Amino acid sequence: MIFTPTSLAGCFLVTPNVLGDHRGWFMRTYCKNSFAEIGHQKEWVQMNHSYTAQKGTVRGMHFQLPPHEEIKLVRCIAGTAYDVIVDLRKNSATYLQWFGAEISARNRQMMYIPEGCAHGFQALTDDVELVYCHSGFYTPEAESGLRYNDPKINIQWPLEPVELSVRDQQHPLL
Ligand SMILES: Cc1cn([C@H]2C[C@H](O)[C@@H](COP(=O)(O)OP(=O)(O)O[C@H]3O[C@@H](C)C(=O)[C@@H](O)[C@H]3O)O2)c(=O)[nH]c1=O
Repeated sequence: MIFTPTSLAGCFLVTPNVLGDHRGWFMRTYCKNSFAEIGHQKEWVQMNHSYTAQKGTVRGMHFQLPPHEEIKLVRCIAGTAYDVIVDLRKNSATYLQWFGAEISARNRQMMYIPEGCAHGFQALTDDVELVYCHSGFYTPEAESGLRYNDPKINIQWPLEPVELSVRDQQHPLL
């Protein structure tokens, strides 16, 4: 497993080691020992799976408020997504900066998102499926968000954002 640091401290692109043979391939998507390399200690307590029908759809930017912050590990198992993190950690050198990268069923890269960051993505193809590991339980009263087009962050979405949920259109601006 290769952990590639991103421009945001503690955020990594994770590339699994794909072992192929005549039948196809096999890969490990999480290993407690490997993830110790990046200081990950918490246990995953929830896994989620989302399907996004239409290319251009944006979901985000989501996070849970203290004391319900969570680490997320996101993997794309169908289609291609542009996955985005915004650093909301006030003591971070990259506070309010964003990072984005393509994760896809083809490149098999995963995004590791630490606590204190907002997460979202744009579907770059139709029929995108993401699988998430979460270190915290879903807590509706702690759910919060940042506007996908907040001018103070200025995320450069590859496509015109479409199909946002009502909630995602209404997140407050910074
Ligand atoms: C996130 C979540 C939602 N739900 C419910 C609430 C709602 O009825 C339905 C759909 O929820 P949402 O509209 O929030 O789904 P979605 O916009 O896909 O939310 C996801 O967005 C990406 C960017 C993330 O980072 C995820 O952690 C998650 O917040 O599922 C759960 O039951 N458990 C969960 O963990």
